[in-house]
Amino acid sequence: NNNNNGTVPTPLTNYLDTQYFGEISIGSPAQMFNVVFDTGSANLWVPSQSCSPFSTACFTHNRYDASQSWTYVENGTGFSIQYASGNVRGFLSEDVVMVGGIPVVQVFAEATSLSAMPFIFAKFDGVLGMGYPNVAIDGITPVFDRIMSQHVLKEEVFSVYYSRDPKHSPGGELVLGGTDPNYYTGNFNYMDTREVGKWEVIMKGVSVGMEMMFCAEGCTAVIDTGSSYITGPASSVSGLMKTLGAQLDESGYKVNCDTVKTLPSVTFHLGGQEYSLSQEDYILWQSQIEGDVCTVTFRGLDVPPPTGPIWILGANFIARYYTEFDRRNNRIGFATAV
Ligand SMILES: COCCCC[C@@](O)(c1ccccc1-c1ccccc1)[C@@H]1CCCN(C(=O)[C@H]2C[C@@H](N)[C@@H](O)C2)C1
Repeated sequence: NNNNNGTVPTPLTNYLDTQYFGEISIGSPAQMFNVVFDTGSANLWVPSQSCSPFSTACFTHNRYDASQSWTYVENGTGFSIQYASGNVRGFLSEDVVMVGGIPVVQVFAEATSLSAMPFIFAKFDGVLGMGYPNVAIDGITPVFDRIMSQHVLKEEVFSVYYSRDPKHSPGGELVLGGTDPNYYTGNFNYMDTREVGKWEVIMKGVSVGMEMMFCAEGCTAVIDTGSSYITGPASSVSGLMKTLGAQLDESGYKVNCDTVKTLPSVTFHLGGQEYSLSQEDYILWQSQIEGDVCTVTFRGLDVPPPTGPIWILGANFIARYYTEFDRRNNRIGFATAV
């Protein structure tokens, strides 16, 4: 819907509080795809009609068929992207991409091979990177940059709301060009990005309860809409988990659900403000047949220097703090989500 106030909303789906994605179309006539809007990367890819029959993850998702689109332009340059876990390989194509009703002629990747892990668990088809151009593979101009150059947005910002329980509707909302006051209260607190070109800020510490326990000398925090959890250096996270009495098993850190209400808040010191997560923000409570399972939504992840060591604040942080990504001023704003 091209409402004329220069802000464009896209409703998001929330799958189990761990996967948030929204619908875009590619091609003429429109071929629909669900994509994660990911501030931690800057390329658009979707599965390709020509993906290999051995790629199970490709076959269980919507696939782009260039032969059915009269606005398709061939490119053919190779493409590959590596995530913390999982990789995607394919080739570049160009076609009309519609995001929130805004059309852009976009170079994107047709994925011909998707690693089974983790993409067989993906409820979405592809990824639409909302990062800066300098992190885009093959030097491709990202979608949001193509939209900004059309001068249709009220402000050169985008904002993200992630709901906290899957039954809530909508599961979330991406706004291009502004913010949605329906999903936050109070004022925004802004902080400059650590360097122009990455959606990351300088963090001044991580406290557990009242005690500053990590990052006391300062560290980097990536604000990442494409991450399900919060990650930190493995040694810090294991120290944090010990404080919480959490045990690591094959699918993450678990606590006894009976102890959840006694757990301390975890506070992130960003831009002169303290952003606390209480136990209901960072515990994923799943009622299963063999009893309730309480997972702590923090993961250890050691990112090698020079990028790391870093903390990544993902969906469970954004669900508590409505986030505005400001490309005009290279800053990030947080407000309390409703
Ligand atoms: C909020 O919604 C998040 C979507 C889920 C992300 C994710 O949990 C996932 C789960 C199941 C299937 C696929 C993917 C997934 C995999 C790759 C890209 C996008 C989604 C990712 C699992 C691997 C680690 N991780 C990232 O590196 C992420 C980090 C991020 N910046 C991306 O670039 C890759 C998160």
